[in-house]
Amino acid sequence: MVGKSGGGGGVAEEDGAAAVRRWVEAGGGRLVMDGGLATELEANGADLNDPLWSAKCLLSSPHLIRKVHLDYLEAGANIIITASYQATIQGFESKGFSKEQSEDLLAKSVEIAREARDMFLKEHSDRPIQHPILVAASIGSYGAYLADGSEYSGDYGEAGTLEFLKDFHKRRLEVLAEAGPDLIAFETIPNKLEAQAYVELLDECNISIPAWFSFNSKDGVHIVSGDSLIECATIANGCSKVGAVGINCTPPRFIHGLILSIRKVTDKPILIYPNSGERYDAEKKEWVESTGVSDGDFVSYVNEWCKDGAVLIGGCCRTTPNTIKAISRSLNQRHSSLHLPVA
Ligand code: MET
Ligand SMILES: [Zn+2]
Repeated sequence: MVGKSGGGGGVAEEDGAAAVRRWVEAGGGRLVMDGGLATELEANGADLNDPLWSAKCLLSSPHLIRKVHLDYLEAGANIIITASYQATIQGFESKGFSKEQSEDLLAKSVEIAREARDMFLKEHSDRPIQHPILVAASIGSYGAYLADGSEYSGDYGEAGTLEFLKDFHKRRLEVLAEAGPDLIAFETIPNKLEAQAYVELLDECNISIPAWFSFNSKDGVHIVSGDSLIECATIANGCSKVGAVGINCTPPRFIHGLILSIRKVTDKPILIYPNSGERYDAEKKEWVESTGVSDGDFVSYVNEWCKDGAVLIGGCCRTTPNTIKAISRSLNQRHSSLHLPVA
């Protein structure tokens, strides 16, 4: 059995969705996720122009990763996502690291997040804070590793076979699970085949940690490859280890319809962490500004997403601790207004 039970309690044989529901309940019915990690690393001065993207900081500035995790916790996040999105054994090896060193770097991403959680809990031991606080180990797609924009097209050409993708992700998944996160976050999944590869790996590697599957869309109906979201969510729904299904790194205006599609095929908890609505130009490797929504606008969607049934809510690229602060405030208000005594 790969994986230890984490800070949220033992989940050895528990169904993934049951574990997530238990955490959601402990959080009062909703959990706040963090915002863009890479975005905030850059805001703190990191240069991420590298195939490793945010994972470059595992080499150059781990203290910065810890700081950003702490900033998101201070902003009210219940869940912090590790800097392993674009960290792969293959990526580290191509920089000259040995297999063992590469595996250590992957594990380090989880250790840094766990350290940040411990520091935060210690710092606030004398006053009430949000609970639970969970570490999610990020796994980005094969396209994210390629760093050629295919994470936003899902087009892997010849390499796009099930066996290839399983082989690509297997050891990485095992190493991250062994490092003791509370959750495995399969993020920005661009196509159906990769979702299928993840489901098979979770079973074959006997992973005991709940996972979430999060897809991205650029038209509000399909995921980015053109595959049907309904089919992808059905694949996730078929795996007992999947604790939550949702959407990330997608403009806020598409989220309402996407939640309704997911809801048609699963009762698992739904998670939503959109980007700011700006568009990523894969050729220039930059976000095209001026098309995004403000933090205030972003938050005005939160109520709607809650009504639609989302229970885990945060932000992805171009969102910041301020966005998370605003989400957290809005969810708390919502929570207390739902519990107002009837006059
Ligand atoms: C392209 S989506 C990136 C998700 C990742 N958790 C990050 O914010 O760095
Ligand atoms: Zn993103």
